Amino acid sequence: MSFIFRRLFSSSTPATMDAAQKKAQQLIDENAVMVFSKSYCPYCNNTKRILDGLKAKYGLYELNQEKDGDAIQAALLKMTGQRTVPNVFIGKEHIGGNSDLETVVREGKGDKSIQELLREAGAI
Ligand SMILES: N[C@@H](CCC(=O)N[C@@H](CS)C(=O)NCC(=O)O)C(=O)O
Repeated sequence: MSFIFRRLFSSSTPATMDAAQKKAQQLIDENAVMVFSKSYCPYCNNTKRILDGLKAKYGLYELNQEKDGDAIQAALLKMTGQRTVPNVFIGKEHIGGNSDLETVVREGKGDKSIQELLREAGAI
């Protein structure tokens, strides 16, 4: 019985995972920059500060404030191999966490500066 209960209501049933993965991908696709965050997380706050400083528009999903937050976090792990927040995407491309964003700000990515990446994505 408890197995059935867990199966039906856990945040990691195949159906919930599938829905979470679809939703995460939709958020990534629809936002020039997408940040999956937790509202109390200092690394997330730093990422928001960086993006605000660059005047970039970004979508924000606070995982700790959403019912499906755990499922979305699990889906992101499956999609990117990253479990921590912030989990940042620019132009649908996975950037990584706050320290990865800081590296891109400092050094660019490939042959592009952060401003070029943000401009191409339509975030500035
Ligand atoms: N090196 C990572 C550190 C991120 C990190 O440790 N985030 C914490 C929250 S402040 C986290 O995701 N903990 C696991 C969790 O909340 O599930 C970065 O720069 O983004």
